Amino acid sequence: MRLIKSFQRSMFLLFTLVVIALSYGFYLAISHIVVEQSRIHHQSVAPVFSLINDELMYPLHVSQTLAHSRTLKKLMNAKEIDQGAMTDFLGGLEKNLGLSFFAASENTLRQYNSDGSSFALTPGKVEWYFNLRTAQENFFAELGQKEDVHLYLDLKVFNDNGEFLGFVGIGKSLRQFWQKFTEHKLVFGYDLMFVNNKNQILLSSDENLHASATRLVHMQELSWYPQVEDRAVRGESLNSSVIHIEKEEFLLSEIYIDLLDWKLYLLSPLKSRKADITRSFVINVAIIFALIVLLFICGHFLIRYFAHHFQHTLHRDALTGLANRTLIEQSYAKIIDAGDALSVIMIDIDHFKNINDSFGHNAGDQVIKQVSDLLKHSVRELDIVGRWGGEEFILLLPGANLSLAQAVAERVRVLLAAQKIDHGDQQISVTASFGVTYSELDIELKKVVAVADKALYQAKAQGRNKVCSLLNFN
Ligand SMILES: Nc1nc2c(ncn2[C@@H]2O[C@H](COP(=O)(O)OP(=O)(O)OP(=O)(O)O)[C@@H](O)[C@H]2O)c(=O)[nH]1
Repeated sequence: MRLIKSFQRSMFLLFTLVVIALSYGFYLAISHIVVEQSRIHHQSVAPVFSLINDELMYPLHVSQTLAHSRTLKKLMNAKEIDQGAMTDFLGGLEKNLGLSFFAASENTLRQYNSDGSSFALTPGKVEWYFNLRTAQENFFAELGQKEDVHLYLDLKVFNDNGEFLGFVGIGKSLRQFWQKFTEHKLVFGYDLMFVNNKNQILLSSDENLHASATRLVHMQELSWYPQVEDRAVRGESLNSSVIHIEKEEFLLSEIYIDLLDWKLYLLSPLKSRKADITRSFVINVAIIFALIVLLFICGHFLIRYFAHHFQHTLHRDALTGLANRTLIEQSYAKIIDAGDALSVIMIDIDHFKNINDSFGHNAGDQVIKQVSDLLKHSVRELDIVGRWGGEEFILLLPGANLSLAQAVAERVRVLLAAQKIDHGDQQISVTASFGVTYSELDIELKKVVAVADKALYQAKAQGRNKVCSLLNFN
């Protein structure tokens, strides 16, 4: 009963372990996939912020600082600009900051560049200056210069009286941007598009979309734009839209650049992302599978262990460890099924009640154990030794004829009678009576036992410590 309970407890424990392991496995798998997803997303988006910062925000902040520089304001406030001083100032900045600067003066209508060059701001020739000076805004990010297109960050400069002195800013060749974007695309695998508030693509990693002096691509011109047009028209963010370009899926991410009023679109091919996530999924499923297999192996061994111990305990007498009636009956059936003849010996300890009464119940148990040990060691491997009940034992001797069985019974009787059983400082003498029978027919065990019992009764009747045999089954 205790074993059944501990088996049930172990099964429950195993079941709980499997459930916990599976739940934990699934939790881990999902966590890994989420982490992997987030990592891929983070890896693709985080570097773009540093790119925006390095390539756009840094020049922009430098220009903003420059527009408020006292030295510059002083130089630009003069009616006649000291070109040497201006070149020194702008050239010094270029040398230190690695950017190309310019100052366009309202007083002299001339543009001074950090490389030392300068040119006149002639109406009709240098259109940007005359277009922007009248505009309301103080900051512009525009493409310009025909031969080698540049992105210009133009900031208005005012003197302390609020009078317009001209523009200062930075000009950066688009080639420089393209080179950076190409490097970025090579590492992170997605395309970049910087789009102004007129939906014009100013900067892009895709060379088909590169701006030139004669051409600026509009978002509307893109083959996939109709797929997101509705959202764009409604003014909704295009972030996380999945679009198809030539049967391939791409994820569109949108980042708004407040200071420039631009949007940056990232176009990531989903194929590689899917491959990454699938790999992570496969690894996690494999781990869970291995875990389940491991648990099943443990469970299998646990069940085998308990089944073995169960069988042993179910079919064994608790006090002596000898075969109990069930096992004796099964063993008898096996012998008969194999077509073997056998001898059966019934053994009953003499005056056992007296032993219990004289020495106590524990001493009685000890005697039973000692007799069972003697029986076990007095027969062959293939013989069956069982406890039939109380102080009564049975021996099944397959293939043994009556005379051999009588000899065995006699040997055991003599050995038992000769041995003294120690109980504390006392010694207990034990004898037993033996009833032997032999059968070579397919007869029920209880009938065979009844005949052996009859022989045993005769041994008792003849004064005990005797071996009697009987063959009559009628
Ligand atoms: N200590 C102990 N006593 C048991 C056990 N099984 C049965 N007995 C006792 O064995 C005694 C058997 O007594 P009886 O059937 O009168 O037989 P006996 O005293 O051996 O007399 P004979 O068989 O006629 O020689 C009873 O008192 C039972 O209570 C056991 O497992 N342990």
